[in-house]
Amino acid sequence: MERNSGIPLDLGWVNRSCINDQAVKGRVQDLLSSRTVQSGHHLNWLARSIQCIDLTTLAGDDCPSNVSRLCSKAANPVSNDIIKALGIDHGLLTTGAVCVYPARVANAYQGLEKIGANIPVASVATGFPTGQTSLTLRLEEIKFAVQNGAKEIDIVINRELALAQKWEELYTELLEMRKACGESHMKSILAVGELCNLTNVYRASLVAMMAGSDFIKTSTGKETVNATLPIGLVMCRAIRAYNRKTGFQVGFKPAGGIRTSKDVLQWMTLMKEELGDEYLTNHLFRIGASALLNDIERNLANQLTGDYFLPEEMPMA
Ligand SMILES: O=C[C@H](O)COP(=O)(O)O
Repeated sequence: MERNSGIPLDLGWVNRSCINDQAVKGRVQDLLSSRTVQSGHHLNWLARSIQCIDLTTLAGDDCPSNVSRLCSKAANPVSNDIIKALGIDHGLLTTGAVCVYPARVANAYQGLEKIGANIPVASVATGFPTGQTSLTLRLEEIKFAVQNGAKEIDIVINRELALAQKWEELYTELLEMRKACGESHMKSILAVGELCNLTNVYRASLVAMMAGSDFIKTSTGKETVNATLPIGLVMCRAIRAYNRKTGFQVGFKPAGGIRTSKDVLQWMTLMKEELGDEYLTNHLFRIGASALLNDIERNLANQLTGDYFLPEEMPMA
């Protein structure tokens, strides 16, 4: 798949884009009420969702040992019994990536290498979660993460520029970040909960894609409002419009507060209905989550065995 190389900033397109909040709400209600996953397909969808998870730890007390455990979990996300019951070959079901702070990238890279897991390391960067530092430092942080082995960089956009509609400045910053990422893929976090309204979310999505983002991502998980379906719908529509105009397919990553199997099935339904089946694979769809896998594993175990398990009965609980 050809990488999004970006396009010159189309300010006219950005400024004339407006979102009708009521129409967004209506579409989400329609999706939730009439487009649910049939129960016979739950197992398949949940197994597939695991491959789309960016298994994340972003805590102040992260250290080599918990990152190493995270890597093992990413490589072996569910028990062998479940793998066998699903009929999947051992080692084929892994998460989409492991996502950590820049200072932990080397630990994650080495941890995955040690267990022979071919899973990319994603690093947050650019003063995550707020981005409140100089552009020079933000760019340096990207380079540091790339040098340490990160194949994906989750940058945060400068919210001040988006809120003030300074789209040219935002575009220029993002171009520099994309350059600093080099071959590593850039996922641009919009921090939608701080963008004030859905029109800003749409406009920021367009600018991020025009500057060459490989993915657009909703949130850091640290804002008060994180990934919601109406916001996701608006970002998906921006991805669709950008694809129609440029031919580039940009990925989508909802993140923040996604905790349950039910949440995941709703997000996957949104992907399928708005962007098509291709957006149910980890090349174009990721879910940023620190505490979701356990619930998926419990659900799979329940559906395969008929038994209910407590969260603490799952390996990483
Ligand atoms: O990018 C990933 C998010 O930080 C994860 O948020 P979460 O801890 O609410 O799952």
